[in-house]
Amino acid sequence: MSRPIEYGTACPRDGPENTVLSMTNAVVLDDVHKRYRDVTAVAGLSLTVPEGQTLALLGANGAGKSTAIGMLLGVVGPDSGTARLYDRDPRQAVREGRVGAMQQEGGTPPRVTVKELLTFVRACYPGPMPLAEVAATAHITGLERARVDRLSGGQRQRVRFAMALAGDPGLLVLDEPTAALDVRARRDFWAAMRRLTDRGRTIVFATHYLEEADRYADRIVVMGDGRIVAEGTGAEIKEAAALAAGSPLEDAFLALTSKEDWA
Ligand SMILES: Nc1ncnc2c1ncn2[C@@H]1O[C@H](COP(=O)(O)OP(=O)(O)OP(=O)(O)O)[C@@H](O)[C@H]1O
Repeated sequence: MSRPIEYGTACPRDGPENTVLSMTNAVVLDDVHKRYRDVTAVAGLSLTVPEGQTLALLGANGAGKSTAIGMLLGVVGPDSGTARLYDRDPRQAVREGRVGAMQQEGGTPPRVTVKELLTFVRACYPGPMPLAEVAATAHITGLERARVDRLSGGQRQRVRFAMALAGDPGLLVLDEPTAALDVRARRDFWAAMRRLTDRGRTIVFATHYLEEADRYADRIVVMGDGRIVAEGTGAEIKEAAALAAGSPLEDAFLALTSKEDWA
């Protein structure tokens, strides 16, 4: 099965040739459901992300964010409903190199250097980002000769970000991309993201850092029990939670995600 751009996965160049795009939605999830035995992970989620938008997925642990991300990347099959990326099956969009992904459990291979790894990943794409630009964007310049398995957790996370960038994809899907990053690395990361969005890239990211969602996302989707409980800008989310505009998003998040009846 084709997977997003992570270690040990299919090479996107193996897929069909790219064709010219004319539509404007990078992501469409239409009423997707997913159950794992007796656990409902996603319960009727519909989501459209136009090209160029930065969308943040918020939700408590277990709300269904990673499952939703898995479905939009084609690595989790929905029980019902459909997922489309660029009006294609997600696996096809991944094969075509339109998508760069950082999933929560993404690994990195042992015994290779950062440069070897990125050279391999870049070779999988028809129009990869120049290596120096990947390194600069992911803030790993100077680490190219280091062995990936000897990096710190935060450095490895930046290398995984570099892998997601390597194909210069139109859509980046990032599950908790700043989880292991220190304060400076997090700031650098968001500066890089800004440059990418300025170039028209579409970004979907899940996070527990509410201030990141508030500051960097065009639109925020708050999930609870596998469904959307609120969506809009940070200000609209606060309004939905009946809070003043100056209130921290955290207050709105807690109010919205503690409701017993999401309907
Ligand atoms: N492979 C799986 N097998 C069984 N249950 C699963 C599996 N993946 C997810 N779940 C369950 O589905 C629900 C949603 O999980 P998911 O990982 O999508 O949530 P999340 O919002 O990403 O959580 P977190 O913020 O903790 O990463 C949880 O109850 C989880 O235990």
